[in-house]
Amino acid sequence: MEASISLLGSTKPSLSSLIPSSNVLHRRDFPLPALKLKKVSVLPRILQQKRLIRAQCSDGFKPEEDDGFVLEDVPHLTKFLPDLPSYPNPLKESQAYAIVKRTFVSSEDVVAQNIVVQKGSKRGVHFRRAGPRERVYFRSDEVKACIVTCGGLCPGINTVIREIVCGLNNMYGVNNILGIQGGYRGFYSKNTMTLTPKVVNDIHKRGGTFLQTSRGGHDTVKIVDNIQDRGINQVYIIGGDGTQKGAEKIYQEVERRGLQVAVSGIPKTIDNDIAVIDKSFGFDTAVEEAQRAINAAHVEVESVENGVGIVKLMGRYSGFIAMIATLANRDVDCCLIPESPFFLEGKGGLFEFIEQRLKENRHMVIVIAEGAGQDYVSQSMHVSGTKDASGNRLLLDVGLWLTQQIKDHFTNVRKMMINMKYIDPTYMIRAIPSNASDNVYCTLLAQSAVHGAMAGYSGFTVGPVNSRHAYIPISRVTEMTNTVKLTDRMWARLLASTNQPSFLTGEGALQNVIDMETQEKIDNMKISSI
Ligand SMILES: Nc1ncnc2c1ncn2[C@@H]1O[C@H](COP(=O)(O)OP(=O)(O)O)[C@@H](O)[C@H]1O
Ligand SMILES: O=P(O)(O)OC[C@H]1O[C@](O)(COP(=O)(O)O)[C@@H](O)[C@@H]1O
Ligand SMILES: [Mg+2]
Repeated sequence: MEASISLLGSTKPSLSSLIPSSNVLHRRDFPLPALKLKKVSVLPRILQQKRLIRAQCSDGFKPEEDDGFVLEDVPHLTKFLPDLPSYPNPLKESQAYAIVKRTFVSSEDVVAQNIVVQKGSKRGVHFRRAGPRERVYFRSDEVKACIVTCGGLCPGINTVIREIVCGLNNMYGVNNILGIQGGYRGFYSKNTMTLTPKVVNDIHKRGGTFLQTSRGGHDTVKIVDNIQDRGINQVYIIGGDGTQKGAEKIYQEVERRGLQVAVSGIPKTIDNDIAVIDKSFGFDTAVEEAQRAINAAHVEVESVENGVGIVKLMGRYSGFIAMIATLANRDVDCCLIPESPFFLEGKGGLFEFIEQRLKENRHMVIVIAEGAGQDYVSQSMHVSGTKDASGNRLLLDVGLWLTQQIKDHFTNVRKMMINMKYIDPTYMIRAIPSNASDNVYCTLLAQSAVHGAMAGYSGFTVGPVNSRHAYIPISRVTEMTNTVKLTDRMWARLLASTNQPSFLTGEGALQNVIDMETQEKIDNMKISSI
């Protein structure tokens, strides 16, 4: 079978050659189940091979000839511990799964990264489908798990903590679970707490993180020493892009030391800036909460003469919250995000647009992401940015700055009376408990992480790819930041909805066009500076 597949291998460069990952598997490396063959001996050789490849596999997986299929696989503990024993999955006996048609995810089940395809296009990149596996690589009574939360807050963190604890306990009978307090530094500078289903029972109803969090303090060697000293063999790490980079380093050190430790990352970010996954948990909750601030701004400015409301929302490098909150609301006249440079003065600028909207409606609402216009602000305030303990750029208050600029322009230059209302709900939108749909999403993430760790995968992140939960190599989610693509349809939909200027034409636009062209370079610089 192997030989036939290689014979049909394409001579064209495969997609995998473009992907800098050591875990990329080609079709020929991907273990296929035995094929059932019928009467092929009389066919010409090439037809025989095609028939062979297209034959129906025992579990329904239909391999085709080399069609550009790439599996970006996650590491498995047997990669460096080849003799690790495995056991039947205890879920076999589980009441919960008793009548489920297919309790276990087949090793052949994969999730496609790209589901919009053309006839004849290559199949492209796939990830392993998340879920329970037939064999596990830990005996329940041997598991010593720990959970840590790092970085900024986000609605739903407590739900993920709760469901990891309950998932380990209810599905796999694990009783030994530790909470690492205060982020990465908690591994080596704080005591742990014991987590049981009882302890975490109602934490999903609260915002924040039950385990506390921090920025900075990642010391790989100290952390892995501590994991080793405590006999921890499953590590669940909840956090954003910075945290996932730290998780990858922990995994690499674990592998270097040859430890039987499953490292599982659960992506968390209010900014939705993590690549590959559809959306990060808590994002919908935050967008919903942002509506309250936008509505308040609208009520305020509608009730006065020439009211201009500004609402500042989170989004350091990515304007997703501002964009989706604007699209959802309909009372927003203009949305400003980090990815789309804007300018104030002259034709096509923000001042001109504000004046036009005030003439038409006598009020307007601007939503601005905190990371928008930062270069503008630092230039005019003559201050250069500093960084937080994790190396993230500390932002200047663009909302306050913009409020002042608009006030000055209309009062001093245009001699118009305007009523400014500035609302800054930034922390309010991330400090709340998650809504119903985010709670369900968090539950799925937690259970997928538990199944993956029990199955012996390590150095992986879980998350939905085209709505199907998948195991993604950690390095794959950290190599790029997810940003709003101005060339995609969603931003065009927003522009069509608000009818705001795109800031790509007019007197101040030249720089913006250049900025767009260099956006990719800038994004890369941002990534390497974190
Ligand atoms: N490149 C990195 N390598 C290792 N650890 C990192 C890296 N970047 C950030 N971290 C650690 O991850 C944790 C959270 O990072 P931070 O950027 O603050 O939040 P987030 O993970 O939400 O993006 C911090 O403890 C920080 O030290
Ligand atoms: O909590 P801090 O340190 O004030 O950070 C605020 C920043 O955290 C964020 O919520 C993002 O945090 P993460 O990088 O941890 O996901 C940004 O939107 C915001 O700029
Ligand atoms: Mg981050």
